[in-house]
Amino acid sequence: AEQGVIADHTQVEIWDSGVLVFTPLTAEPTSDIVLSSGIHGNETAPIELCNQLIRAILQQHLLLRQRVMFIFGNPMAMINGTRFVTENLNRLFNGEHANPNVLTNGERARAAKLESYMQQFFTATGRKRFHYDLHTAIRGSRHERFAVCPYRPGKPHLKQQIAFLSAAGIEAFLMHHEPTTTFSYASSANYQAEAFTVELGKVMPFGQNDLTRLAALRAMLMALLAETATPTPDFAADKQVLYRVCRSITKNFADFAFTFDKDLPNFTQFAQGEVLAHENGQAIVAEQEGEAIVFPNAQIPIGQRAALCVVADPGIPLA
Ligand SMILES: O=C(O)CCC(=O)N[C@@H](CCC(=O)O)C(=O)O
Ligand SMILES: [Zn+2]
Repeated sequence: AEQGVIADHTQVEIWDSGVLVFTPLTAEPTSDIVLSSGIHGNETAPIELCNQLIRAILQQHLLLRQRVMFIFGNPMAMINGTRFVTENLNRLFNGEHANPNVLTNGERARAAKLESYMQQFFTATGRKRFHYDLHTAIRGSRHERFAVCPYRPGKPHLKQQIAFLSAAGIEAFLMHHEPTTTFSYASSANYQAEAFTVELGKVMPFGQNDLTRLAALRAMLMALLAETATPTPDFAADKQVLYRVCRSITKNFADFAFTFDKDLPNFTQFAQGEVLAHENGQAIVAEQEGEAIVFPNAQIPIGQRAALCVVADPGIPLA
């Protein structure tokens, strides 16, 4: 761990490999903001974007007025250029890393540490809390950039956050239907942070991302970090598409296989009754007309989520 100060106005602390905290010293911040990337090591565009933001802070092109923690989630997987080393880090939060029935490994140890850094970071009361967990998707999508909104029973999703992300170029929002063990769910559930998994295009190796496609996001994040007041773009109901997650398909048998090929984009819709996958001699079919599939992945351990099924729902209540 190390710390220092940039020109008397910003404190810099390194809490661990890939965990950096910047605190403005000239004014009392009103927000604590977490920007995480590299939770999956091969999802490089968000890592490059966060690197640009850190460089701008260090070179004093971006003068912080809010406190921010950057997390590069899985450094060993980033070096390997792989989604993970032993296990998917984004299935180990909300305490799952400590499951006594599973042997520990590098990802489980890292998830425990990241949870403790979140706890240390989100200590102040009376400040707003934000967590944007930045990813890219394995396959192409009918909505190039979209956000997963964690399940929040009894609390409506906020127009203000949807408007912020929409101004940042996010085209679609998936409202989750149940608790999960993802990073964004854990910060929403445990720290009441406005938290999202944000998907920013398709996975590419380092150096091959077109970061101009993330210019709007960069501009909104810079405003969030540098302005005294949280940016509040106007909400326009017709600017984004809202989806309700209607179910999660779990892989229960080793022979689980989808019927469509690996290039079928996320958000492709199916007709009711159309066969989506097979396992153990059984067909898994679309339960309703227009059901669309997101994050299909058969190459996962038994018992994990193989896909989310979503339906467009403009009537989702927002506050
Ligand atoms: O494209 C894919 O199949 C996966 C992209 C990705 O890493 N997505 C996240 C979503 C997390 C969430 O549901 O909030 C993940 O699968 O971990
Ligand atoms: Zn990811």
